[in-house]
Amino acid sequence: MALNPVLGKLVSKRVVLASASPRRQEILTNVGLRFEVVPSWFKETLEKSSFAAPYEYAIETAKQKALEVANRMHVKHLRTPDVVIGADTIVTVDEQILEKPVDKQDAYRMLSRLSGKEHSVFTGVAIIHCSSKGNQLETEITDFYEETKVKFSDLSEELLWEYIHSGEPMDKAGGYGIQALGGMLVEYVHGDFLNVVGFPLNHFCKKLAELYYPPPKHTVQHIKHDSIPSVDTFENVSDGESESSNFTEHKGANKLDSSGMCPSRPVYNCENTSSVRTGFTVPLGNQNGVSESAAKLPSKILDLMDGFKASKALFVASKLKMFDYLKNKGPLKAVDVANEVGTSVCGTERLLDACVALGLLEKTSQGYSNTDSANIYLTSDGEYSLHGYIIHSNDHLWPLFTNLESAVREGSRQNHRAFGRKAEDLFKDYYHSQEVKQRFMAAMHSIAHLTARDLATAFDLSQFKSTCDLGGCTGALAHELIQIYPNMKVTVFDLPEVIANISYFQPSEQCTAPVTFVSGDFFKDNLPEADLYILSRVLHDWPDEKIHILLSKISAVCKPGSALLVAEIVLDEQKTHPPRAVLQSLSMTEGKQRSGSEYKQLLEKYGFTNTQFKITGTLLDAVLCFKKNLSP
Ligand SMILES: O=c1[nH]cc([C@@H]2O[C@H](COP(=O)(O)OP(=O)(O)OP(=O)(O)O)[C@@H](O)[C@H]2O)c(=O)[nH]1
Repeated sequence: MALNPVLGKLVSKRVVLASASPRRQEILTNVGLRFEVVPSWFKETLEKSSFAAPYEYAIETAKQKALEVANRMHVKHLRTPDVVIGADTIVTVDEQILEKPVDKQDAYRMLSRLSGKEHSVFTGVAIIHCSSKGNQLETEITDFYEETKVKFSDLSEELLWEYIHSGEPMDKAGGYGIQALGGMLVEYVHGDFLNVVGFPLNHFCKKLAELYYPPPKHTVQHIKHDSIPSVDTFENVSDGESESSNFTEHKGANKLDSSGMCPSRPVYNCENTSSVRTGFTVPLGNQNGVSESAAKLPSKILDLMDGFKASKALFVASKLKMFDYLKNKGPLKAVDVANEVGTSVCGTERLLDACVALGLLEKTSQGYSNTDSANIYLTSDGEYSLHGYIIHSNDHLWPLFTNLESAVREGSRQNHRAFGRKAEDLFKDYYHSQEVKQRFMAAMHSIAHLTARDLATAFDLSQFKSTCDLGGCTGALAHELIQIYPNMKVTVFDLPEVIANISYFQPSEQCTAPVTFVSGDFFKDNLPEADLYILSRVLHDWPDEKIHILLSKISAVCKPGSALLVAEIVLDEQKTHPPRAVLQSLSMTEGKQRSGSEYKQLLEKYGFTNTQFKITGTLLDAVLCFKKNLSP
């Protein structure tokens, strides 16, 4: 995404937020960062008077918070994180540092000091890059601070006490939450609002950009330093290459950033013979003679009109394993790719160029090569390979969606039209055809592996000693759970036909306790005992009768206090967002996507209460609920 491109650099790293602050978690989650939360145990007791300036105190505290977590995770032989982020927010007024109030009286003391005055809010941030050399933790620390000025109105004693009794001030620096009721006390804010809330997101992104895209020597004057650069801007700039011809569009146009997202529209700023992008948007018309009105074209609609061509280009390039060849042998010319794959040269060249246009490949004078994202997501052995799901989309979903019109007219699945067989018969193929079974499992594995970290860390699951992932297929989530909770015993329960084919998908090095695989049918057989059951991408696929059988069985084996973790895309209450879920519904399975309140209601029906939601903003959301204690 063009707005938060530098965060894409963290996508393949294990990122830990060393903070218990729900606001910091929310700010970072909202921009799509994938991270685990490990609150720091560092006590905020540094001697304030030993610091020359208040921000130095905030930075040092942030650093100590992050270091404590990095050391603890390293010592505990959890996988050492790649990046640990710590933060500390303080308020200063009249040269005094205010932190979180210890009690209501303290909150009153703070707020009455702030009344009618301007004060400063400083957040110190530490970004620690960790590595493990031998048994030693090595760290590289980057830190910074941000200051925001806030002015309070004159506040009466009565209003202050009313605010304090709301309970809001207690866990907040300076005793107020600007994002909630505390916002009513504020006359003005000068600077970054999110800095006051607890995390200076803009400055953080700039720091990451500095770290991951250090500006090269010759091109710096073209970059607008106070804007967050797009990945393309900095990748292009840091290539340090001047193109030899006077072309207006850089060859890396529309390249995927490493989060796999594509900047919405490439923007270029040409000077002399070099092609250097600025960090801000210039209408296309200003650059290449296209009239201003072109910019007003309904670009979203045009994109949708072409969307199917783009999908199919991705599917075919994946199916022909072009990304695999390019990873191993690239850069390659079209003719070499055609020879490897056994395709026509002209057709291959067109497809490769289309992949460049879509940001999946790069093209230079040496030939075509993969982008970082293609290596990670599109090759069949990539770290977070989606290859299996892409092939499933091509071979299974594409034919179904080709018959969408009939599906909508008839309100039913179109397997008979797409595959010449009824859905039930088709399902039997999974049992009989090894190829189809492997394809389906590869597709499930792709998504499970990609989402495993988010799901495993969506809630603190350390209280559960035994977990059973029902329909857990290849065990991708199970392996992640054991990495994160080394004391947890995890069982995957799935059909015998599935369990018989898992070996290909197991991690090459087993550095944790093994996952146990148990064969069975969760609609018919006894379920293994566990404190926590998981249903990931199961409920949306089945009709109500089947769900009734499954949830009744889980409820019956769950002891009070045991829990059920459901992983699905949770719809908003209007049931129109997010689009992924709504579009998925169009395949007209007998199951359905549900909103948060629908999941809550469904789970309550089977004795699960205290339902908590974690909307991850990524591929799957998490819903955790607990089996009700028996009434006395
Ligand atoms: O307007 C707002 N101002 C401040 C906050 C919240 O206040 C706290 C600041 O405390 P600290 O930096 O020590 O962070 P903790 O919450 O203790 O978490 P750590 O585990 O990171 O130490 C912070 O939560 C801000 O979000 C606010 O919400 N609004």
